[in-house]
Amino acid sequence: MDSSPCPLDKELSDQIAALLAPPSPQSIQEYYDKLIEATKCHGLRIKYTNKHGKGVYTNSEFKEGELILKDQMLVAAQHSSNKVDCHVCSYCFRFIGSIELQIGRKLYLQGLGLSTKKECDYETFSHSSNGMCQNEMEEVGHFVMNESDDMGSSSSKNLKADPLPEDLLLSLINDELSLPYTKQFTLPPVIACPGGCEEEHYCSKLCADSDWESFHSLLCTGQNTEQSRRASLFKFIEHANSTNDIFILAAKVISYIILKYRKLKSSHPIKNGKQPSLDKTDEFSFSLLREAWKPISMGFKKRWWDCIALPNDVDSCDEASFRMQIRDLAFTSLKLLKEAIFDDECAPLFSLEIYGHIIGMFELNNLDLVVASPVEDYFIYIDDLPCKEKHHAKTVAWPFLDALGDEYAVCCQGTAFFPLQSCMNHSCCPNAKAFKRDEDRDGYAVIIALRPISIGEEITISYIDEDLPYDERQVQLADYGFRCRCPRCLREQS
Ligand SMILES: C[S@@+](CC[C@H](N)C(=O)[O-])C[C@H]1O[C@@H](n2cnc3c(N)ncnc32)[C@H](O)[C@@H]1O
Repeated sequence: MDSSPCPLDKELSDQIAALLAPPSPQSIQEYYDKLIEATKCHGLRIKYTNKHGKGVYTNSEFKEGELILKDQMLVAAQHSSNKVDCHVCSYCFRFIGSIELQIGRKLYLQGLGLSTKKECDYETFSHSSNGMCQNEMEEVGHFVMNESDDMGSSSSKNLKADPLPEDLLLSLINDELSLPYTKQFTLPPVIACPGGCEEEHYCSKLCADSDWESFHSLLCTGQNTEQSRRASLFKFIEHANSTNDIFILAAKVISYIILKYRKLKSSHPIKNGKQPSLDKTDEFSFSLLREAWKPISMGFKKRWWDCIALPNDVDSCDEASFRMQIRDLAFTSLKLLKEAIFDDECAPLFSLEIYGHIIGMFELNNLDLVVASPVEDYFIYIDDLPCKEKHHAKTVAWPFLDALGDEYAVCCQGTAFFPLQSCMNHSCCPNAKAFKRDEDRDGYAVIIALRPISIGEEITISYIDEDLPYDERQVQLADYGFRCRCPRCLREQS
């Protein structure tokens, strides 16, 4: 591949190499011991081995079906294409407002022509789903419509009724019209973004403040942001939404590191009575940047354009030009982000090399973010009411179900990097899996034991559909850069 088009890659090559150097086994151990202590996951520990790098091991026994881990994301984003369907907290991804708001807002936005796309932009240049899945809704007893489940609405026949009048939808949104039995499904109130943007909403002041301090204060397009920065941010977001919304996640990571760097710097005692130099080559400043970067340094990563799977429709003789296209796309996005939030003291973060590695880290580690919809629960509840109550409730609620059609139950979808779950290695005969239970109504990753697990065993999950035959499994795992040699694969290889 040609040499990098980004001047910072050359100019700051030493600092970039220092940031991308693999952490020592000792610093890995210290970092994860602290993280496990802070998150109180005492049944687990992270161990580094020469065989597969980091892995998650047990300190206690787990029974079949038992919860092994609830992991809070380091960074996550809802897919832009999902934002019409689901109004969720931008920090913890709980549904917010009310059932009326969820239904009214979705139908109103659809009426404005904002479509509900099934395929998300995110997949434009990505693995089939770019990440392991945790959305096995059918298995947790969620309602899946089929003919025998006919609730007497046109939605069960994959039809959508005529649009409802706009003023009716506005009365739902504005809390002037209540649907029957929605009190059983109260949701947290909608809290506005402290910077005044229309994009982000929260379930609590705590989530609003946490998001502001960790990510959003640099990425907010609200009135409080200076005009030229706002314009640049809009350009960056527009580019991400029209190409690949993984760039939004990368921007969140960069914002997180800059904000953490500034916090470290302001809390650091003044050395010898004077502030450390602001020079970007200054060793002290760089040591703080390395500290801020630490959580990202722990994630397994390669450059995005080197590790992205070649799509089926790209011929292998076009592979080099495909990878070059991906690199150019990332560079366009990076230039737009740089216009918006560049910080001279954190300049290495704006090199293409670092940007490519951050996105590559998502490619190899991310888990799908999935949160089930309370709107689905609501309609199931009505359908399960005794005959008399049901008749009355359906008269009011069913026109909305008809208008929603078969998209009435769309869940919140996005992608997230989880610090502990991302240390789990793959097996085609795993002992655990990512699995959202009925009570898991936020963006945490949930890992459940598939069978009894004894002390000292490694926790493994499957990155792919493990029901596939041997050869197909190996093809899919090649996208993650390895050939599986788990006991099942060793048995099945011919
Ligand atoms: C999500 S990370 C898992 C944690 C990783 N071991 C680390 O050190 O950060 C995924 C990467 O781990 C490695 N890996 C996971 N499972 C493996 C396996 N069964 N055999 C070989 N390598 C594996 C591959 O390099 C893969 O791309």
